[in-house]
Amino acid sequence: MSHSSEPRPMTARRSGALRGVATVPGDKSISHRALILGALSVGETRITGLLEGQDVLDTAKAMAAFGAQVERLGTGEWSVHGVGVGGFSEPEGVIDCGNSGTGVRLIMGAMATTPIAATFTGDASLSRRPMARVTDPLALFGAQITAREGGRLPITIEGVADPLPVRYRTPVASAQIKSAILLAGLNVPGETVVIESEPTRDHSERMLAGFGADIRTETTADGHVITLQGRPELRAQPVAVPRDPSSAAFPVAAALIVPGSEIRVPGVSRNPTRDGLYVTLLEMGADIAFENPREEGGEPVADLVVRHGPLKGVTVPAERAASMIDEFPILSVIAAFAEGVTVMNGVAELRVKESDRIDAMARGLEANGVTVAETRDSLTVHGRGRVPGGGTAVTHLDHRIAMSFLVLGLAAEAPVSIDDGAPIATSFPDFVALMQGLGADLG
Ligand SMILES: O=C(O)C1=C[C@@H](OP(=O)(O)O)[C@@H](O)[C@H](O)C1
Ligand SMILES: C=C(OP(=O)(O)O)C(=O)O
Repeated sequence: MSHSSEPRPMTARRSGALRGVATVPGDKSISHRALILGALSVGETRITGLLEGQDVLDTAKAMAAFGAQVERLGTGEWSVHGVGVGGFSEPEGVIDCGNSGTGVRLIMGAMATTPIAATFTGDASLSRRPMARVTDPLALFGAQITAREGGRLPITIEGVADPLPVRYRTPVASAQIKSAILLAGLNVPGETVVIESEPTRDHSERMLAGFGADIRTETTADGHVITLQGRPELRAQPVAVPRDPSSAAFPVAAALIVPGSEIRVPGVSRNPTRDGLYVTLLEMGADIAFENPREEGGEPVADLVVRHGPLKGVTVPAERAASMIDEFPILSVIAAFAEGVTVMNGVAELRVKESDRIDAMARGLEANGVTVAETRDSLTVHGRGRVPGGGTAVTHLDHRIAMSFLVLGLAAEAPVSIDDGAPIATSFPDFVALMQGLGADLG
């Protein structure tokens, strides 16, 4: 579904201490992968804790269009009867991935080595995002690609019947590129190899191993080398989706900046490839405890206890960027309430997300009285411990920009507005209710 809904202007106001339990939704990355691997397996995959955000619902619909039997059994509880590796059938209509980069890029990979054709579209935001980073390696397998100018959607892929194995070094740190290649490699005889200079989120590797694929990762002088043996029989598995650290970041940030707050956020994934924000917050002096560390659904998780307190500016090294790539918008809000300068390095990829997130955050922070500086691949925020507020941020169909500015408004001196909160439903449909439940004044 593309975003045809009307823009929804929203406002957040200075709030009293936030208290309570913030039960955030299932991890978006893992939810997409559970549906896709379920669809490529033999047997029934039962998923619990699936994120029912629009991005993931679009992937569920796409898996049904490729021939899997996908059924919602209850809240977050889904069943997927897969068709097996190489078993996708040609979809009748266009595959509309809405706002989701993960959805479209992973699904293009998953079908490119099966001899069927499919056309992919998305909303205005997704249609601006670069796709050649995925279609170029898919062409190396032998798939035929037709894209709009600049390698943009809509894209038609004619999958290849006799694919060649591929060894590919990713040009930018991207789990979506890596995952698209690995999913394509499933239906290829021999080894598919992806080499990345910086490790990126490893949910695909973990889940492929869990479904029975032969996949190994080595750290060599050449980088991080992932090798997949093609044509495995993937066996359906139960998947318990852990809670999303990227969604948890919003109530965590709110508790850190609203005086007197103390909240608990249970069962959040602490996968080291996703943990960069939490590492950074501890360096800033944040009061966060990680209680009951345990394993759930093949991922390390913990219960977070977060308390308001003073924060100081820090420099975030470029090597950490991949492990917190979706958290820079909310980190820049937290940084505005810290004392001192926060520099975020190596963040050029933010310019090709749902919006140009460096530009969107810089303009919105300026509109609310915060001093910022940007380069092509860095963002600097001058923290003064307080934020005047009173401005309106333009969100450009970007859920994380929308949520970040609403959190800003909870501790700013004057209310903060956003032009459109509708895209929040792509990743965190219950965001407003959850935040109001903690005592936040927003809506
Ligand atoms: O693989 C994934 O699930 C994701 C990878 C990241 O994108 P890139 O691979 O483009 O960095 C991230 O920004 C996105 O939200 C989810
Ligand atoms: C970048 C994001 O998602 P995607 O690339 O899947 O659209 C995100 O959720 O912040």
